[in-house]
Amino acid sequence: MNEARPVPAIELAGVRKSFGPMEIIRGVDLVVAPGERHAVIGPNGAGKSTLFHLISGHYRPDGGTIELRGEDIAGMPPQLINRRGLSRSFQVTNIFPRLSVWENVRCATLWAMGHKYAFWKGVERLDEVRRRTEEILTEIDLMDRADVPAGVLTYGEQRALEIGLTIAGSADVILLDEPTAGMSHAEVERVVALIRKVSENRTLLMIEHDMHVVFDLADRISVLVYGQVIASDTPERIKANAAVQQAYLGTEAA
Ligand SMILES: Nc1ncnc2c1ncn2[C@@H]1O[C@H](COP(=O)(O)OP(=O)(O)OP(=O)(O)O)[C@@H](O)[C@H]1O
Repeated sequence: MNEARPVPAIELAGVRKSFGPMEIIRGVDLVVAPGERHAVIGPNGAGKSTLFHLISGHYRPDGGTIELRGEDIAGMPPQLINRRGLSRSFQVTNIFPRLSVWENVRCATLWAMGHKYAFWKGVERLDEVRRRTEEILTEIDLMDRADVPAGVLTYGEQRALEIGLTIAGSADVILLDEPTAGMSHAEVERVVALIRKVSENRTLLMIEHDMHVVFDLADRISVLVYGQVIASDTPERIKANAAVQQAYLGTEAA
């Protein structure tokens, strides 16, 4: 008899997406277990961002199924998917540069709580927003920068704030799109530590180009090449996989 497997946090089966005549996602199967840190890697143009847009509801798939904790979410609008507990960051920043760090997180918290706590009134609600804003700023280590306009933060701090906005709505499944892109070595270290921390009690799916970060953080890695997952396994097995070497890692290392 099969052992019961926990319901995956995310499960894709046979997902397809074309833009005009170009089929970009060509039958993707992907399973992300609850609590797992899962990285999607692959060459430029493989379809990684498109895959994220499909999971988060920004694109509608042409075929296949996408489930969040066993429930079908394919084609659902992003806000509904978000309310079901999936939140994502974007490569392009979501930060309001003229608002303070505090106000940025407060906006995201208000937006998220507006739905959940619509029945709450006045002061009680504002207290809860303040408490939650403080909690997030503490989690992303930016409490001491709370009053600074977000636009003057260092690049690394802005990416940390970006992660704060992603977790503000208490989603337990988070998608991060290239969270360390364009960072200095010191900034990468800081953000990796932050990602490790925020993913301790959440499921994480991330697109990442920096192989040191991927092999350091991920419990499992899926390799997307030309719109298909050619391997999905532990970091050790991915490293040893000849097809992956040939399709991706070999050329990256060169
Ligand atoms: N909205 C769109 N309309 C038409 N083509 C698109 C659209 N979005 C993506 N593409 C094409 O789909 C392919 C995959 O793009 P995608 O951004 O998903 O790749 P990626 O793996 O995230 O690449 P990178 O690592 O460079 O960010 C590319 O050829 C891109 O030009």
